[in-house]
Amino acid sequence: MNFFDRLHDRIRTVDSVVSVGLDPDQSRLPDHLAEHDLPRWAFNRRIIDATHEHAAVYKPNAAFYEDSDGWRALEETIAYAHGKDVPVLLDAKRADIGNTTRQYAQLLEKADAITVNPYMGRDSLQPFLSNEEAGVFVLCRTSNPGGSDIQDLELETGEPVYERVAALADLWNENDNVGLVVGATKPEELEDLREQVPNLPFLVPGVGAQGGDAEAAVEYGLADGVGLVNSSRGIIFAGEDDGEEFAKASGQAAKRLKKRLNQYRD
Ligand SMILES: O=c1ccn([C@@H]2O[C@H](COP(=O)(O)O)[C@@H](O)[C@H]2O)c(=O)[nH]1
Repeated sequence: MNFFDRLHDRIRTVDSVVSVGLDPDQSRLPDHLAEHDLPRWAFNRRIIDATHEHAAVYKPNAAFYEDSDGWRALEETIAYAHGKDVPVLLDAKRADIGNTTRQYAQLLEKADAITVNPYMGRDSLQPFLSNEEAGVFVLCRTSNPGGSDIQDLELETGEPVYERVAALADLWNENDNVGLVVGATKPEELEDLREQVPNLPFLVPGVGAQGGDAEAAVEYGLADGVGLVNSSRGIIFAGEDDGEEFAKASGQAAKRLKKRLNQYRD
C-alpha cells in the first residue's frame, strides 16, 4: 500500500496530523536514563508509549542517531513505533550520485518515508522515487532563517528557486509518493505552494520551538486532508521533570497540539 494511503488511514484512526519528532538530544535526556544500555532508545520508548495515540507519524531526525549506539537506538525505535501501528518518517535529507544514493535508499527498508535534498537533481533521488511504497518528502522551503539564501533566489523566469523545486517535485511524483517540506515559519510561501501544487502533501516543521504558524500549517499543509505538522522539542522535552514524569508531559503536549491543529482541519 502506498505511503500516503497508509498515512490517510492513520490520520483517520487517530484523528491527528501531528508528526512527533524524535530528536533525543543526549544533553537533554533525563539523568536516570543514563543507566540504560541505549538511553536514546529508553527515552524514545517512553515517549512513544505516552504519545502514540496522538501521532500520525514519528519523525526521527537521523542527525541524533549517527553513531553506532545511535543506529541501534533508531532501529529499536522504528520497530517499536511499527508495533504501535505508527508509520516512521526518517528525516535524513539524503541524496547523492547514483551508486551512493542507492545505498542511502536502503534506509527505506526500515522507515516508511524519508526527507530528501533536491539540490543534486532527479538522478540523485531516483532510488527513493522509484520505491512505490515509500513516501519521499523533498526539501522545498525550509523553516530556518538561512533558507532564503538559496531557496528565495529568483530565476531568470522570475520564480524563486523553491517554486521551481515544487514544480519539479510535482513532475517527479509519477508514483504518487512525493510530498514537500515547507516550514510553518513561512505562511505566505505555504499558501503560494498549496496553490501551485494542490495534490502534494506537505510535511510542515517549525511549530512549537521555532514559533511557526500552526493555522497556516494546517490550512495549507494538507492535500485532501493528508499532510503532517511536526513538533519535536515542543513535545519530547515538554516536561520540566527530570524523573519518569517527563513522558507524561510529552503525551499531554502531543494531545494539546493535536487539539489545536484539529481546530483548523475541515
Ligand atoms: O525546514 C525544516 C526541515 C526540517 N526540520 C526538522 O524538523 C525538526 C523540528 O524540530 P523542532 O524541535 O520542532 O523545532 C528538526 O528535526 C529539524 O531538523 C526543520 O525544523 N525545518
